[in-house]
Amino acid sequence: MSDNAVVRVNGLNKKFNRDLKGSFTSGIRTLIGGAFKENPSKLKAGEFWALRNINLELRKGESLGLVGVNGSGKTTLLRLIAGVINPTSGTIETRGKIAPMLALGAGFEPSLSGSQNVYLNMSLLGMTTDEIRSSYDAVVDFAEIGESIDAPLGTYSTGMRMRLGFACAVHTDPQLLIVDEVLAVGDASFRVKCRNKINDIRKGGASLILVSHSRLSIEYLTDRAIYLQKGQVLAEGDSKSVLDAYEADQTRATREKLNSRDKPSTSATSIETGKKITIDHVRLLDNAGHEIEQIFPGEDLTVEVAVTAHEDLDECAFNVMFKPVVEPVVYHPSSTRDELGWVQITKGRHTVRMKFDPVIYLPGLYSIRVNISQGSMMDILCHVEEKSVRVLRPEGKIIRSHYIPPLHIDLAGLAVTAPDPEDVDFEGAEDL
Ligand SMILES: Nc1ncnc2c1ncn2[C@@H]1O[C@H](COP(=O)(O)OP(=O)(O)OP(=O)(O)O)[C@@H](O)[C@H]1O
Repeated sequence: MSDNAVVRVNGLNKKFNRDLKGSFTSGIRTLIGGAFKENPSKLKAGEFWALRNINLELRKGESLGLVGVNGSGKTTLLRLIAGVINPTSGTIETRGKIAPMLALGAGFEPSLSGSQNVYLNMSLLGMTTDEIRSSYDAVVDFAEIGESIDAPLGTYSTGMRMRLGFACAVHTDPQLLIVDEVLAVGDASFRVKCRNKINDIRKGGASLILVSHSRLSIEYLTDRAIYLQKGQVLAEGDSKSVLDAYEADQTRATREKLNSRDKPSTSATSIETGKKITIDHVRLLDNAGHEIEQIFPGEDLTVEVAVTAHEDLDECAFNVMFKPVVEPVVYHPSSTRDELGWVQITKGRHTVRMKFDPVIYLPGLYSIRVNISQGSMMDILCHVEEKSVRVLRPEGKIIRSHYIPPLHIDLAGLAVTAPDPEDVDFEGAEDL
């Protein structure tokens, strides 16, 4: 391992067994090593590769982000580096103390007091009794446990246990922080305290490996990132380009999923009540009438709906639903409620355009549903869900609001310089 390396992973493979019994047996085999002389590169029934041929090196002071969809192997990699589980094959070398923030407080003993658990936990993390004694007050103070520190840990709430676990981990003078996802430790102010503590440790020269589904956390807190897919490294490099690759894949996957569902051109797949009207196509247009797939917040978006009515229809409405791919519906405009009243659709072909002015979404991927309803009970005559639009994040901006109001700020003559991303204050902006 090179002089300033903190972690070096070489040809790492990890297999698991899908069924519980097999998982237990292979766990025992891994623990007792080569006694069974099984071939580690072969998969037996029920086994699968959670990680395949992983190589990485992390140097002192560097921070690495891990991204990938659920089940891609991020946590497994963290647990292997933290030494919680053993690899099937390959090597992991680490240098210095590691503060693993994975299952916080998982190693606590419920029958012992909080205080006794501090000694137990910190000694497992590599601290001597003298070192623990000298940082004990700081740990208890940080965890905000108060007098309960002398009560049995079994009486603590989950939040208290996690706070104590976090406090122990960060007071071990670690050279490497291993942080899994959201630090859902306590309330918002405690989370801010945790994040600031992590930043302090990093400023002291420690390295960081972070798993997060938050683009902001990865982009701003890590120098490099690895994109894992089905246990393999799909992309590696500076965090921004890795995130772009990851998000592009997600967009593609979502679009394919949407397209494989309701095909608007074949009325057979759209939901219809009777055969009164068919949606021929839905297109998303910019102000120049060009078909688009992505916009920036604040830009206009027109949803064009072409229909063929098979008879005259009255009391109709064109409804659009913008649905963030991971959130509930946030915006649900309708020609009836928002503007015009009932629409009379005469038999024949029509192309209706609905322009939303301006689009006020958070950056992210949205699916767009269109339906045509009839009457005050809003019977759905025809329904499609086929389009997705990506709202882009303007370079260098943090956007937390659905509406982006213009900023009027009087700096009273103060000078302005471009911020270093590392100096951006995340307080209250994003959970790590
Ligand atoms: N002890 C285990 N036994 C069997 N399978 C496991 C075990 N631990 C993890 N897995 C499986 O290994 C794969 C990788 O899991 P892992 O938790 O590393 O993914 P992840 O990328 O961290 O996912 P998430 O984003 O949901 O946390 C998953 O299919 C998971 O079900």
